[in-house]
Amino acid sequence: KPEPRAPKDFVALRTVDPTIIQEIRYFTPHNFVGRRIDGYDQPICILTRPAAEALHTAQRALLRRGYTLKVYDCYRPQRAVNHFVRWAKDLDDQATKSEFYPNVDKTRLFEDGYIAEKSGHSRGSTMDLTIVKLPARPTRPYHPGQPLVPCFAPKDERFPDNSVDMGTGFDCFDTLAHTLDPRIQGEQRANRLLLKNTMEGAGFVNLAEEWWHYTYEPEPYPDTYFDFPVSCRSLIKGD
Ligand SMILES: C[C@@H](N)C(=O)N[C@H](C)C(=O)O
Ligand SMILES: [Zn+2]
Repeated sequence: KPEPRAPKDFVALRTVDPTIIQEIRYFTPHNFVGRRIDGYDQPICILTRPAAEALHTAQRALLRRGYTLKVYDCYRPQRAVNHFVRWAKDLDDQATKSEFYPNVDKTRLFEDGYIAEKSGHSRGSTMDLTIVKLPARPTRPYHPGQPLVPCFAPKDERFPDNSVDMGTGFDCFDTLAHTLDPRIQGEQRANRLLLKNTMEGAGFVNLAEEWWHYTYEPEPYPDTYFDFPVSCRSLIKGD
C-alpha cells in the first residue's frame, strides 16, 4: 500500500531556514521510548509553510542576539503517537525512567499533559525546540546503555546538550519543566523567557507544561491529524 503524502503546503524546514539546527530526537534512541520512533524515516523537520516561515522570523530575531534555534521535533505522524501510546501501556518497560520521568509514574504521563494521544505535532504547525548560543558547540553522541542521569539534574551533570540552560533537558516529564515553574529562577528562567518572548513575537503559543513545545496560530489544519512518514519522499509533489 503506498504511503500517504503531505499536502502541498508542507515544507522541509531547511528549505525555508537552513540556519536552524535540527536534532530530531525521535529518529534516534535518545528519547523517552529508548528507540527510533515509528514513522521517523529521516532526521528532518517538516512543518506547514506558515509555521516554518514564522519560525524563520523567530530565528532572525535570535541570530541578531547571537543565538540560534534548535528543533528537537516538528511534524509527528499519528503512527509515532500510537508508538508512544503502546510504550506507555507497557509498564514493564521503565528503561528510560531514570532520565526522562524519574518522579512521575509512567501511568500518568498522558493524564499530566506531558504526552498527547492526539498531538498538535500531527497537525503540522507544532514543534519542540530550544536555544543555542553561537558559535554552536557539537553535541556529544548518545550511546544506548550509557548511564542515565535525571533530566532535571544540574546542567553539567545531566545529558550534555549544546543548548543554553533551560533548567531541565528536553522531554523532561516533571513539574520543573513547566515553563513558568517558580523554582526556575535566574539565568534558567531568563533563557525560558527569551524563547517564550521570541516565539510569541513570531505568532507561536507555548504549552504551559513544557518549556520546549510551541504551536503556530492560527493553525492551517486545526482538525487534521496527518500520518505521512517524516521523510523527504512525503513532500514530493505529484499527481
Ligand atoms: C512528547 C512531548 N515532546 C510533546 O510534544 N508533548 C505534547 C503534549 C504532545 O505530545 O503533543
Ligand atoms: Zn511537543
